[in-house]
Amino acid sequence: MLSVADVHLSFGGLKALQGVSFDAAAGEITGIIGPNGAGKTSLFNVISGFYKPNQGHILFEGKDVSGLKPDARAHKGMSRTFQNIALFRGMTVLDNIKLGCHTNLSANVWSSLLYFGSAQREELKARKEIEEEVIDFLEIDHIRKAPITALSYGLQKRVELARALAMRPKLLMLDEPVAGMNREETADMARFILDAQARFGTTILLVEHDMHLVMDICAKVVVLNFGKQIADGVPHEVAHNQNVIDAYLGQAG
Ligand SMILES: Nc1ncnc2c1ncn2[C@@H]1O[C@H](COP(=O)(O)OP(=O)(O)OP(=O)(O)O)[C@@H](O)[C@H]1O
Repeated sequence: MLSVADVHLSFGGLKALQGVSFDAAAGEITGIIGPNGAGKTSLFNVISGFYKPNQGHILFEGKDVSGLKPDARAHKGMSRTFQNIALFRGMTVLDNIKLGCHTNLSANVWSSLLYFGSAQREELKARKEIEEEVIDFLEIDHIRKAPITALSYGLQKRVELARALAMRPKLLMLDEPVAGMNREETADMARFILDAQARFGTTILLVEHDMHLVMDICAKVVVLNFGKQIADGVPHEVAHNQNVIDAYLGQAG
């Protein structure tokens, strides 16, 4: 589904990514972990097209998407959330979700303006169905008219997931979906991520510091440290890998 092939990225003299290569299998959850500053968010930015790598390629469904801008990748089915919530704060929950649907269903604003008559009605109906399905799925019906600013942090993260799912992504990239959440919110989010995978067959890429969550829900884990890929494999293998243990101990000390 997704192949990251020998990706290198530098910021001036700082090598943020040095030869990262892995595959994320269709329908599976792949975790990306590593100590602070390891390069996880930079890698997400390269995969989603916000950063251009100095070297290497991103293949999505067998095609090289390295030359595509973020919105073109989104239209191909690659959708992401951000470490710091990136919702439109002045708008309601429903309006934010509608924006996700828009990305999914029409190529751009101009093409949607060209719709008329039945084509437009079809599109509006399809959008409405997706909106309602996502709202129902994420159990946010009671807050659909609430402005984002009125919501708790945990609920804002859930709405961000709703907006990403409204794009009907084939690949969903979640950047620290449970950061700052309490235990109950974390457990809810874990359930929603697993349900999204099961119900929509979504392939998921997860950057997360919460090691319990990663070990619980990922089929495969890729570990970065100082921009280098130091391990990848099933969670149990990775957790016992000496390089990984050393990297995390190094961070603690
Ligand atoms: N836009 C940028 N300009 C310059 N340096 C950057 C930029 N973005 C990231 N870096 C640097 O690249 C390295 C990797 O950062 P990145 O944010 O990708 O790590 P991370 O693993 O996501 O960290 P964290 O877990 O703390 O979020 C760090 O040394 C960081 O300071």
